Amino acid sequence: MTVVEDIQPHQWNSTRLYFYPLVILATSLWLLYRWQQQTKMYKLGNKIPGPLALPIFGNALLAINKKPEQLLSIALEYYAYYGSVVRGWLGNNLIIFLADPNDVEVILNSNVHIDKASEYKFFQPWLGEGLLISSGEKWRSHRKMIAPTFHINILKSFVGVFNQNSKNVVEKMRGEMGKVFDVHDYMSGVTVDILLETAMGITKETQDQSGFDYAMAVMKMCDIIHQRHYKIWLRFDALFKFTSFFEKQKKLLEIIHGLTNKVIKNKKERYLQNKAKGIIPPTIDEISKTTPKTENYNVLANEKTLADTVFKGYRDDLDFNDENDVGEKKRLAFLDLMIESAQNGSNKITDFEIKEEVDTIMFEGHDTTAAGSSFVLCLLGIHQDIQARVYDELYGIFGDSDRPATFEDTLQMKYLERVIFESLRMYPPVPIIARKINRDVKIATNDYVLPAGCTVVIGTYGIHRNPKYYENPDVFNPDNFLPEKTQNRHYYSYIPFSAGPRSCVGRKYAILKLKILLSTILRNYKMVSDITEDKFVLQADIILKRHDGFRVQIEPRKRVPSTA
Ligand code: HEM
Repeated sequence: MTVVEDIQPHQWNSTRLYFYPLVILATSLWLLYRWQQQTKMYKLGNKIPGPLALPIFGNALLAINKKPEQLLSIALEYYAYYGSVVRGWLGNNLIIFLADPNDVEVILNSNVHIDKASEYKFFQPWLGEGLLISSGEKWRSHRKMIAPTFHINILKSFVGVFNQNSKNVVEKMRGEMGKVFDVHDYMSGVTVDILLETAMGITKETQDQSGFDYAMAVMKMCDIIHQRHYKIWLRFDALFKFTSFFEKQKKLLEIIHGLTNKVIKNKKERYLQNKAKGIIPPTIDEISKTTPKTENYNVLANEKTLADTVFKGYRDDLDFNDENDVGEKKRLAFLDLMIESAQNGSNKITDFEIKEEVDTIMFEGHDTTAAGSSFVLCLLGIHQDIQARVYDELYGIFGDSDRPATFEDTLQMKYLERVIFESLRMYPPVPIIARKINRDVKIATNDYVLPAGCTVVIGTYGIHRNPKYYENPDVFNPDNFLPEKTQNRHYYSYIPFSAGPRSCVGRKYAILKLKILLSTILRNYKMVSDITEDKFVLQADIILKRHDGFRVQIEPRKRVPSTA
């Protein structure tokens, strides 16, 4: 006899008597809560200045017929008109744009407002729940595991790979001599190759053309995701599926995941073969033994490095890792650590989660530095006097020799470092950051309260061009990063790598790689540009790019100081 047959008719009646009213009560309470939230959102949101919003659409129609390369200048016009806090409505979603370092500090420095905005969900088919978009305990435990794989000792062991790949790209670029060409293509290729060899530990022999195809596919994917951000109809999966973008995305993901799947498979097979032979992956300490050292290595290695003055205000877990490096530690590079952790169960991570993190590091680690290095090369092509100073510094370190750079050499590239920082100021590869606000938060400007449920967009590009913090902010001037200039500047007025608990884990990796890559190129070529910065057409589609292409020319470098 079934349970249902046991229930008597009067019992059904009494169940109905309680059940339906309870459902109705719960639904009403939920609707009331939503209504209150929305009303509060409207009330608080509309206290903040912003363009007139229409019913239902809000400000969404402003995006109609706009091309990605037009959006940045529109955003800057709004900041200029409304001030450093601007409100927008996308349908009934409230979006607050912040450009004042005091307000930005409230958000980025917090351990509460660390969840990414819902706009990041468009990355999900590509990056899953990798470090960039994950939240809660998953983000915390993965960050704790991944951050130490960018420890300074690990980075030192990558110097040889940075040098070799930089030399390779110099050779590849030789064919462009005398032509105007897009240097970003070369920077994308080399940054993918470097990541594969360093973080992923894939040897040169097992790489192929797929690295370049991967980089091109990533650029196109970013364009699709960006269009989904501001075109309201593309935000709904049900509608998106019927657009041509969906099919394009599918094909691009095949290329992107094709490479990352191959990387993981290759690495895992090697791990298992080695394990069967009793070989465990070499630790970073073992690998470092083969990298060249100079006599004063230890003295310099202990020096405070990588522009502490610039980033002193927002120390993060990377600094903590570097400073608390006591005793012998078994350090593994990123993918070695992931695979070993999954195999021996020391850190709870599944194969699927490894894939999410590999996809994340591959994306964040290459596209940002490809854009960053391309902007530096274009700017030096325009500012010949600054390029001459960079070269003189390099000549002072290397003379006319062709030797590879050591880690200690990079510590002496002080002027090149300022050039990189200034370029990241004027052209931050990640031009905006967005957070979801889960609790009401009061900001410094006018004591505005940002209501729970809204999205906060931090306009790094706008902050970096604020005349209050940078004299002549539209002029490329590496001396903006002289210690005396950075000393008293607001910490949150310079945030190319974000700041606080969710800052970039690859910051030190990026600066070291940029120094070796750029110094190698500049020791071999003189950069020339026939157009000035006012002609750059900027496109802020996730990663800031030149829509007109990173056009430059190269000339052979005469290895003599500029004054000779
Ligand atoms: C010039 C180069 C780079 C710039 C300007 C840059 C900038 C940033 C920014 C602004 C964020 C915060 C993004 C957000 O909150 O939406 C970020 C996060 C991140 N970056 Fe970078 N990045 C660079 C290079 C790298 C490299 C080389 C790697 C790895 C090899 C990397 C890995 C990551 C990861 C994993 C995150 C997410 C961290 C988290 O949420 O905990 N980045 N980066």
